[in-house]
Amino acid sequence: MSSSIRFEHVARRFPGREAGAPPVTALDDLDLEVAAGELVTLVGPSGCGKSTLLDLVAGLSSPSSGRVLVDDREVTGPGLDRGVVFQQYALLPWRTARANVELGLEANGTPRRERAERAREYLDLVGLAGFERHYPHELSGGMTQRVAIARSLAFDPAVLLMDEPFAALDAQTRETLQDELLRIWGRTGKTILFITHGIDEAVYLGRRVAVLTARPGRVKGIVEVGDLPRGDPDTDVRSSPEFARARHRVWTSLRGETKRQGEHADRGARPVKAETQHDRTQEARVDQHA
Ligand SMILES: Nc1ncnc2c1ncn2[C@@H]1O[C@H](COP(=O)(O)OP(=O)(O)OP(=O)(O)O)[C@@H](O)[C@H]1O
Repeated sequence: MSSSIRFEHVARRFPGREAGAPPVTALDDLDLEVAAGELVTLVGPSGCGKSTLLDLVAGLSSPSSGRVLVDDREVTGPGLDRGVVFQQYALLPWRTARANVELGLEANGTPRRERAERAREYLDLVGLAGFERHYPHELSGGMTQRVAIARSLAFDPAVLLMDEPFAALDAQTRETLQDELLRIWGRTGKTILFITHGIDEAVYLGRRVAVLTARPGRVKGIVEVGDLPRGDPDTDVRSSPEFARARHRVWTSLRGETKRQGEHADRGARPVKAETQHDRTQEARVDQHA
């Protein structure tokens, strides 16, 4: 089971975070279509609204104008037809890997025996057979993220939304999990919308890469990557000319936006990222090290 996703002229505005701060337009007039069963990756400058976009599909927030449709039905709130995997491992530390995977199944009333069977099946799918009884603190970062993926897949969502799920992992683990994800995608045929900061990751995973503009985010263009021999352990796909060409097209498109964002900051506007106390503190730290 998989579903299409469609954004129609979507805008999302937020009130300023601090008293007197101007409102923020995170997304504006954004259009994007993801076909059922497609894996699309999304890249864009920092703060351009990627997470906001994912939250809208997840139903965690609503558009200020426009519509988000999953299988032609407007999203009005969260639902078990959409699974989300975040960068931070949102596992419950007091539950075993299996009990964490069972969470969504408990929520939708799946009987106990079936829950246990499905949890085992999906832990198997993500390569964690034998780790059912381990607690999160007994697992590596990569394994923990595998549990998070198994948990999202266990209730058989039609759409999997992934917000930089591998960003906190070391390079080798990240590459392994990218191949695992492609294998899982091949097996399950889910629709996957995958946000990343990594151009290589975007090109490796996505048949199409959507590049967003600097804030307010809208789709600047789509780079068609097509079928590379991904997931073949004997082929270094990332070194192939086809990969390099696609990578360069994404890089060029993205470079234009990060430059535009930089010029905006140079003209004296507040830097796009510096909107919270936390961000400003981070910036001050960067300045100190400059
Ligand atoms: N709840 C909120 N209230 C006010 N502003 C918000 C809120 N959520 C997001 N924003 C602002 O909207 C803009 C887009 O944020 P978002 O997190 O979607 O960007 P992003 O592209 O995912 O960023 P990054 O690449 O750094 O993860 C940012 O300027 C952010 O500060």
